[in-house]
Amino acid sequence: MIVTIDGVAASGKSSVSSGVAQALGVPYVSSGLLYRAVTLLGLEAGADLAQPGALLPLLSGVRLEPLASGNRVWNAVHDLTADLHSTRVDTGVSVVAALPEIREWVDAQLRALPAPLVAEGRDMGTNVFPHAPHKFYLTASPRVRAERRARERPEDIPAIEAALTERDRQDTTQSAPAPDARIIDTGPLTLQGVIDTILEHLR
Ligand SMILES: Nc1ncnc2c1ncn2[C@@H]1O[C@H](COP(=O)(O)OP(=O)(O)OP(=O)(O)O)[C@@H](O)[C@H]1O
Ligand SMILES: Nc1ccn([C@@H]2O[C@H](COP(=O)(O)O)[C@@H](O)[C@H]2O)c(=O)n1
Repeated sequence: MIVTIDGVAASGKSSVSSGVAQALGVPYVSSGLLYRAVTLLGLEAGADLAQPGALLPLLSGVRLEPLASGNRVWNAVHDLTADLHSTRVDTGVSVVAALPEIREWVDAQLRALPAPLVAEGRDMGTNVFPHAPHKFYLTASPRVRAERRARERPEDIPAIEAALTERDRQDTTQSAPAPDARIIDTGPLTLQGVIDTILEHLR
């Protein structure tokens, strides 16, 4: 079984997917972490993030370890996970994610993972796992998402909101919900409320 949970930036995909996966006793996969890892390695190498030829050679040791408790991304023996959610990675990741060669590489990593799993991202239900039997798409207003993210990062809410809105714009191409996805506005719901809503649909 594969459950896909897509949605816009900071809509709660990772937190919700982790909760659903733990309730189901299966791993969850955070596809965004792979795009973030490519971006981080590109930044650290001083590479042009718009050049796939400069990025692909950096990826030979990269692998995603999907655990029900949370994903880890390794570059050979180096755990990159702690450095993947930074403002500099947020700023560059959409440039990287726009590259077909990088999307092809990420898609291959994801499809090589064994089911059952919960997969979260932007295009899990449309492109990576189009035949998944259970698809969900999370939304919330930019302001609500910024307020939630502000609890994680010492930045002001208007600045976060502007950055999220810009990332939504840059991600438009790959972020449309699948026609058969259930769309959930998470604004009025608690995190547990979103998890419970999805679990109810899976019963
Ligand atoms: N329904 C909710 N109510 C309150 N807080 C929430 C809700 N959903 C998620 N959060 C909180 O909002 C923040 C962002 O959630 P999360 O990181 O899961 O979003 P995301 O979509 O994975 O973000 P990104 O796209 O940046 O990876 C987290 O602090 C999370 O705990
Ligand atoms: N399936 C996906 C997942 C992510 N992206 C790109 O990666 C960025 C980071 O994703 P997060 O879920 O960690 O925020 C995101 O802004 C997209 O640019 C993607 O294209 N497809």
